[in-house]
Amino acid sequence: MVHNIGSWESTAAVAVAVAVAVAIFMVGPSKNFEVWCLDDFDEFRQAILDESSHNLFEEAIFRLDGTRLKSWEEVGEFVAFSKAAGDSRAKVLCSPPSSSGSAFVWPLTLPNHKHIVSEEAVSPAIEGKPVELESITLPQTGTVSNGPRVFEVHNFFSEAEADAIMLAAKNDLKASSLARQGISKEAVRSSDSAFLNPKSTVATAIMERAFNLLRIGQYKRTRIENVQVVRYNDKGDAYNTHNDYLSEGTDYNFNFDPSAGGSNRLATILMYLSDVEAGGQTHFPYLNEGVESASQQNEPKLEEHLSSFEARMGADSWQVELAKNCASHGSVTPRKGRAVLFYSQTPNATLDLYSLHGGCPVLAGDEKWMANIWIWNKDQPIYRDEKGEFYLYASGQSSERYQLVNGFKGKPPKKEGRGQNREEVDFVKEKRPVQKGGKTKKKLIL
Ligand SMILES: O=C(O)CCC(=O)C(=O)O
Ligand SMILES: [Fe+2]
Repeated sequence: MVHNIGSWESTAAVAVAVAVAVAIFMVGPSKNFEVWCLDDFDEFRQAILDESSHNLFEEAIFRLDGTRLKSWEEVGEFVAFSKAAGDSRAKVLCSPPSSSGSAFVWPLTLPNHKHIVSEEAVSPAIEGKPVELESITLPQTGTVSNGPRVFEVHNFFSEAEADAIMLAAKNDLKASSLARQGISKEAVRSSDSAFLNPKSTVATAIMERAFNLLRIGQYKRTRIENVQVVRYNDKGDAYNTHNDYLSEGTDYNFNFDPSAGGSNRLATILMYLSDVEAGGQTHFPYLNEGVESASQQNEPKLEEHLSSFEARMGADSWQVELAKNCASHGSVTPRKGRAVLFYSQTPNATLDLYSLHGGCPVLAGDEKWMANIWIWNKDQPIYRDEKGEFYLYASGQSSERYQLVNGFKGKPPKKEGRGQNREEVDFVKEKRPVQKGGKTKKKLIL
């Protein structure tokens, strides 16, 4: 059904729009919306009236280039402007929060269509080139319910920044540990990693850019983890398939369930800092096949590389199984300067099981260098300052009311063996005593 959008150019329509906006603020339960074409504007408006309980203009309506539309007047102006310019793409993105824990999630687009993320959204890393988002997941098959939301982020960072990041991390690399409890790390992950000082020029620029790319409001250090730089050797280092979000029960009573108003990792931005001759992909087992742009399907010596890797590692090793899965489907090829965004939560604030992914072993060439940026839908339970010291916030508090309950100062205790790294926190499930005066006393076990 095609609706006439011309009426949005008139003053009377704007008055109606304001009334609609007020009404929206007051009505029932919400639902996730993807891309809406403003040719269907009446339908769009009616659906919101029927379904939404939120003030969408808080942060949930955007032009396709990522610019926020802050009022119905702005929506009307945008439609009028697009029409006058003969632009048939007068579309908005709409992702109304369905619970207090949810956040804006970029919708998938059709193959080969790129969202140009405006300068307002992201300060361009590469002069003259806009930051663009392109779906790697095909929306037809990789919808909210049956696939991960994976995007390539074009022009997110420059090769000079990649070099600066590797240089900054080089001397701090230590054996990687896991932010999860009860998983034997040798069985799932081997690599070296380090966190960038968040106050360094390169880290600040990248972290703010990452945050802005997600369109989730004002930059907040408490909602983004320090950039983690990872180096995989060419001797079998890899990270078996996992989800980046923290599971329920991995904490000290912190609410990790965003659908119940809690906080967790919302999205990951992967930055590939080096080229890898073969292997080293990021593998998404649930990613639909068919998008070739970022996949390594055509590696000519693949079979050769795989069999020599198998000979070195042993046929029944998890690394070999992973490498085979990586090669056969659903993988993003590392390339210096490439960035990938994927979501660990759906727009409805549920943890997305389909975001499962792994770091594939290098099969040929030198080391693989990459970086992880994790962004949360709300404040994290921990916060690390530029000296690497941890701070804890009272669990379950809203972002406005969080408070530092226990600044963790000094050197944490050393652990045995490969896990000596103190760069990641092992969340420990343990009841913590409640201090008199209502403050929760917590301690990190490192
Ligand atoms: O190395 C990769 O490509 C992925 C790494 C990863 O998933 C992680 O460190 O959480
Ligand atoms: Fe991961």
